[in-house]
Amino acid sequence: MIAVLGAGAFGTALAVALAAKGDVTLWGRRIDWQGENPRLPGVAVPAPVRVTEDLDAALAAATLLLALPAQKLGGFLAEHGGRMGGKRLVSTAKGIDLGTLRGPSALIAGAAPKAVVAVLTGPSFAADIARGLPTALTLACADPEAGAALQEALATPVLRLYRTTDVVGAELGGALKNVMAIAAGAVIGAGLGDSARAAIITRGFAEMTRLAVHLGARGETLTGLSGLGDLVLTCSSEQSRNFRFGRALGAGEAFDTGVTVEGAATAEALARLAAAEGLDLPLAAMVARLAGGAISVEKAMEHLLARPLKEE
Ligand SMILES: NC(=O)C1=CN([C@@H]2O[C@H](COP(=O)(O)OP(=O)(O)OC[C@H]3O[C@@H](n4cnc5c(N)ncnc54)[C@H](O)[C@@H]3O)[C@@H](O)[C@H]2O)C=CC1
Ligand SMILES: O=C(CO)COP(=O)(O)O
Repeated sequence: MIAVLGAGAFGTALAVALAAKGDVTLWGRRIDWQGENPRLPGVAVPAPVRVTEDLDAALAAATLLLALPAQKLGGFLAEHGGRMGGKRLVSTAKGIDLGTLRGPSALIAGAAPKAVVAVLTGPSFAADIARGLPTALTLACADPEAGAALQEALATPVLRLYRTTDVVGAELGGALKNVMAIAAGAVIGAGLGDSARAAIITRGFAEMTRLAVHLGARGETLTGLSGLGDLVLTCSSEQSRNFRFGRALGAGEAFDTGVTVEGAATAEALARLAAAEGLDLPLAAMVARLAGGAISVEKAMEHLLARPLKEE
């Protein structure tokens, strides 16, 4: 039995997709909708999805998909992780926790040491998955057998899963691409053009790889779905909340603070991580300052363009 914890856009989309294979429980702390989740408009949640506010009922499942925002995951696990030992826990969060500077897999392992820890990540908008459009994702689990079993359990005919044992690489790709998508959005919002966006994507990818490899990831993981694949999607699609947030910053427009924008807090976490590890992450540093309102897009570009010329 599978339960999805977190009834936001992505949790709901995954529950809808998995309903093609059988019963799924979708748990949310406040379910104030029926039939259609306002965070995922236009998608009817089908009958095999049991929508509930009853966490005990959801925790009866052996496989739990944790579809909470990265900055909420630590608090949730501190409260409930003690009841999740021995389960298969799969995080979909794309971010780095600002309080601990840890990724979702380390947060889970800390709170539920006996659990099998996995990460589901890669290029996929909730609306696309929920509509049954073809999607390819990365399922990362350090234990190859457990990873293969999860791959079987979670794949559907249109949700194609590739597996890896590189959990750190997979989760960092998902976290870091959100930061670069804010930068790409800012460039577009400020009217700096598609060539500048391509520069952000390419140099952003170099920055993502540098940090991830430094933290123990395999370089080739970053060239896969969870790294380059998701970076390209998020930096080039209007569907992305991170891109739209960046575009609003670049255009000097307001942005709805109720929308989940993982890249803003993660940029700040990266700035702290870079300082602690002695790493040069210029784009992440600029996004942290931009998102924090400490610098304008014009000044950020000035700083980036004034950096010493170097080898690619
Ligand atoms: N929306 C998308 O297309 C995709 C999202 N993701 C990732 O999935 C994660 C979740 O994102 P979305 O579902 O899109 O966000 P969302 O903003 O649509 O939903 C977040 C949900 O988490 C719930 N929540 C927050 N704190 C909670 C807590 N302490 N306890 C219980 N529930 C809590 C909120 O009530 C809300 O229902 C993020 O890390 C995101 O990057 C990954 C792939 C695609
Ligand atoms: O992770 C995503 C696509 O893979 C969703 O991106 P946003 O959170 O920017 O909407």
